[in-house]
Amino acid sequence: MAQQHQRLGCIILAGGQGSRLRPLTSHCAKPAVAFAGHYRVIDFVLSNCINSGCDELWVLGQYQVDGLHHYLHQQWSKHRCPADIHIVKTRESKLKGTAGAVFQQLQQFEHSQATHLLVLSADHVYKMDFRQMLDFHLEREACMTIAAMPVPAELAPQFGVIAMDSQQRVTGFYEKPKPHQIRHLIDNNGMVLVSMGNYLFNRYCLFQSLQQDSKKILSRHDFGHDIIPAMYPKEPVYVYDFSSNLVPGESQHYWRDVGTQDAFFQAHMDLLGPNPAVRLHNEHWPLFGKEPMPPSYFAGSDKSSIQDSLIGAGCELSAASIRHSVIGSHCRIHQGAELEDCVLMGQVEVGANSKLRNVIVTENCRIAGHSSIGFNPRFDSQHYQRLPSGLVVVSSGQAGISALNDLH
Ligand SMILES: Nc1ncnc2c1ncn2[C@@H]1O[C@H](COP(=O)(O)OP(=O)(O)O[C@H]2O[C@H](CO)[C@@H](O)[C@H](O)[C@H]2O)[C@@H](O)[C@H]1O
Repeated sequence: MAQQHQRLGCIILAGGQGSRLRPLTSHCAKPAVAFAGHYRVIDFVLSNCINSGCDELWVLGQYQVDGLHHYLHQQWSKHRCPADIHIVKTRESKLKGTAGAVFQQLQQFEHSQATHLLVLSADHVYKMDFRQMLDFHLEREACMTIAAMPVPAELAPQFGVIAMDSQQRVTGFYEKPKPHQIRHLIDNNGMVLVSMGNYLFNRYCLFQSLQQDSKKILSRHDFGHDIIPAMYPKEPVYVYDFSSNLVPGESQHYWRDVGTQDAFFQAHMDLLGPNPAVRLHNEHWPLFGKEPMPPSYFAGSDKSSIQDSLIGAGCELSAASIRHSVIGSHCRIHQGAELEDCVLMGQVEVGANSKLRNVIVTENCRIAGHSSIGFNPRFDSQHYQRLPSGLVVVSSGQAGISALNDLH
């Protein structure tokens, strides 16, 4: 079937509360959390949609939706965004799950001209050309196609695990399975195939399955728990192999759900190094973010040193030592401060002679001079949030940490 007759609409699920990311999500929705200094997490999926030539876009928000709305309205204004973008607030209702959220908006989608609808999560860091997924879907005459990739079997309980036949047609689906349920699906490398939470539907198939699901009393109204298991035994549901997707200018396939603090931190570390797994600069597949900001200033001193790091716009750094870190925009780092393996999320001030290692600092924090964070597990656990992985998360209101707004 020729793709020129098809119109692609994208429904972006941006309503998760992000409780596993707190305190990063205390004041904003998970998709609006700052990422890599200059961006918000939702910029990845939106950039993929724009670069893939999607015709219409709906963002379904629920939690802290005003901030998300403000960001999208300001930064994704019409001249930047060739597709029509609609921001919709889903209501608290009996139909709580992801499928319930889409079902609530069916009337909006009925007015659209889209022949195919993508349902996408807003909190994943990746680059993907959805037109190639549509080609695959059309070739197989699928009703639904699920994007998938292999992950180590021990991570399977966080995902929907897929069984498929030699034609890539789905033959089994286990949402957040117990280990014994998927033992037979572990390959020789100890991997299982999991859903990335990106689904492509024929318009009619999506509408029909959501309508049927809405009438089921015992349904959780969730794509993974209910829609896929009900659909694959009756309809042609196929698996799209993410590793077959070729994004111009990219040589690696990277995808990460940044729904936990450890995953969020690791995704930042993956931005660093001579050949990073995630590249922010790719003119062939641009990542759109905020409008340009003023340049950063590095005060002259032979004691300054910056290695393997990304420094956001509008920062002021004086005689500080920064190694393997991501510094968000408008940060001030004072004389003698030393940072290693850190993520400063934006508008952070680090006082003179402070030492930070393996730390996320949330937006708008001021760290007092001579602080030492990330070196003494007992002290860190008493004063900050310290995760089992050793990562320390610092937010305003903790000992020695004030909000910048309180000072000005
Ligand atoms: N009411 C609502 N309104 C709008 N948006 C909402 C919403 N509730 C949740 N969302 C958003 O929907 C997306 C999916 O969220 P879920 O938390 O339900 O799925 P999860 O990520 O656990 O698993 C899913 O994604 C993983 C991959 O990460 C798959 O393996 C698995 O099968 C699949 O269920 C997220 O972007 C979330 O923010």
